[in-house]
Amino acid sequence: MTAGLPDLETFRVTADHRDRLAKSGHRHKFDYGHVVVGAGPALQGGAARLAARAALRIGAGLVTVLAHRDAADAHAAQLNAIMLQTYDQTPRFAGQLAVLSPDAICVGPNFGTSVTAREKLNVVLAQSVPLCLDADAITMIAQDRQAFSARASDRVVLTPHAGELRRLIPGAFDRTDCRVTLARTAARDLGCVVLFKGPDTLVAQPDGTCVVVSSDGIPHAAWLATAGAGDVLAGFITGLLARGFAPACAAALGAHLHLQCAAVVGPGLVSEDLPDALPRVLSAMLSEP
Ligand SMILES: NC(=O)C1=CN([C@@H]2O[C@H](COP(=O)(O)OP(=O)(O)OC[C@H]3O[C@@H](n4cnc5c(N)ncnc54)[C@H](OP(=O)(O)O)[C@@H]3O)[C@@H](O)[C@H]2O)[C@@H](O)CC1
Ligand SMILES: Nc1ncnc2c1ncn2[C@@H]1O[C@H](COP(=O)(O)OP(=O)(O)O)[C@@H](O)[C@H]1O
Repeated sequence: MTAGLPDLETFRVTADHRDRLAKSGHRHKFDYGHVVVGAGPALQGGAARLAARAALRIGAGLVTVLAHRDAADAHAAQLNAIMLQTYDQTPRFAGQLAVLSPDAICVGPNFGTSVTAREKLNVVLAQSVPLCLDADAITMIAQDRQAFSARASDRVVLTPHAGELRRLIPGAFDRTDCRVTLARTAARDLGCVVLFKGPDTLVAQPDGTCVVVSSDGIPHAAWLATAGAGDVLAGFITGLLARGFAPACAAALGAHLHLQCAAVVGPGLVSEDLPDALPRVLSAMLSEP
């Protein structure tokens, strides 16, 4: 139980989390899962690349950015270990996704909210693999919430900040300002896992279960208030989903590691630093008895 947040468990890393984060033995990259990050318009691909790098750093075996051909040059100039796949027309997005056969998909960071973005989101929602839906994907879902709820399940993680959560459940914000109630309401109404971002990050499930990942006592956590930090979190979560962590666990563990990365980087942190701080964070965590 957390002071000031009754009826709420605080997330704690367990030996099982550590065992499952470690890489060992004779397994190869395909055993660690393939993440696909859907990218948005040309020249606006930075957020998708941040998510992709985060997914790779957290241990997904392969990560592919799936982008329109118009955006290919900008991505290719900045990606190395991360793979790039393109499509030339929106209807071919589905085919390329099928070829890639991902284990988890991230969509939202600077994805856009155009008609074609909506068509691609619908293709993603029809996939049977775990999904992390952030940013523009949440904005589009808010515009047609009932259609989403009908297709959602607890294999889907939504990662709204307060502005995005208000779009999803505007009526609830009129009734309460209790963040726990808001997170639980969203998870119940939308039928999926909801990670409500903030200094105290809440992870709620449709059955009412809710854990807090608190930044209390984490040095420099406030430096996460910087553009792109949420895109990195979406990548961490998607990488953990591809590695087989259950959605609510992937969300909470991803938020915990995000805070630990902020503590390692410290003042001056920009979002690019977060994935690159993971080796130190994971080394410390995995060497704990
Ligand atoms: N490097 C890149 O390419 C980056 C690209 N990015 C991409 O930009 C796109 C737009 O995303 P976005 O989140 O910046 O804007 P939007 O959806 O309009 O919501 C903002 C409104 O919500 C409200 N608000 C309330 N609480 C809030 C909170 N805690 N954090 C933030 N806002 C909060 C706030 O209202 P206020 O509280 O100020 O009244 C404000 O008016 C999206 O695709 C994203 O991926 C970014 O990720 C940055 C790095
Ligand atoms: N003051 C803070 N203390 C702890 N975490 C914070 C703080 N401000 C922001 N964060 C975290 O940083 C991330 C910001 O995400 P978001 O608002 O979506 O940014 P962006 O859209 O720029 O990527 C979230 O994970 C949030 O929990």
